Amino acid sequence: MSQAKLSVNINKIATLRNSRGGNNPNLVKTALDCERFGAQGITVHPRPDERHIRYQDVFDLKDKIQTEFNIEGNCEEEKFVELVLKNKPAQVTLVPDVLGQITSNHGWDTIKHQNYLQDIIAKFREQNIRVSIFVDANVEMIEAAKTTGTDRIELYTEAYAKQFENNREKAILPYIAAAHKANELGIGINAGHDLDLHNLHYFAQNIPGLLEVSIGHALIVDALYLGLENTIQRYLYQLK
Ligand SMILES: CC(=O)[C@@H](O)[C@H](O)COP(=O)(O)O
Ligand SMILES: NCC(=O)COP(=O)(O)O
Repeated sequence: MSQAKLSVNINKIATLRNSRGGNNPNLVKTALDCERFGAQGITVHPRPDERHIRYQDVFDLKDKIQTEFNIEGNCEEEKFVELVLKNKPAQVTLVPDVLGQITSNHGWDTIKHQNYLQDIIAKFREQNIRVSIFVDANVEMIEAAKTTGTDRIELYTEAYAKQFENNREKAILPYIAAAHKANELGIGINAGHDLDLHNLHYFAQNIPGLLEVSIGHALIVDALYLGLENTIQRYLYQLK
């Protein structure tokens, strides 16, 4: 039985909206519908090129969302830091993306960037914003995450997802080790990237202390075939 909450990442709803230049689908309406369908949080990842989530979307969503609002992004972008401090979401997830990446593809080096992370995390926590930092399932990175002052880590799950079909027992091992270390250190555990209806249940059942999964791409693709309400219910069922 997992206790993990489902935060729906609506980046790809914004991708569809932007593709025609209008406001269809309406992002705020879709976010509220996701909550009505059972989502326990909404995640957005505004990138500097605003390819999907725009900075204005964050302001439009902030006062309408009834569940937890999680803003992901690269805190090395001053505009992102200002956006988060102005909107004070329940959680900010710090992701070390570089410009032009097609998607997020690595976690923080919490050893190399220890001092930087300590400072930026303190800036958000001073405003009572819960901080999560995106990390690979690497025990050394989890150990160094402790002294950054972060509330949570988000385990980057692409490697797990890629290996799941061929060897789930092997794929999960680094994540179990990372989770045990995080629990030992008193760091909360989130997870995300490429989780889907096939690999989510096994992950959630094997990661002790998992608090939240943020899922976007696969969930929105599934919704094209299954409908958004049915899809969200199916993802929630995988977390039971
Ligand atoms: C950090 C992460 O893995 C995802 O949250 C990210 O938001 C995906 O970004 P795209 O939707 O731009 O691929
Ligand atoms: N932090 C992961 C997230 O928000 C969504 O990632 P994905 O499901 O779109 O790969």
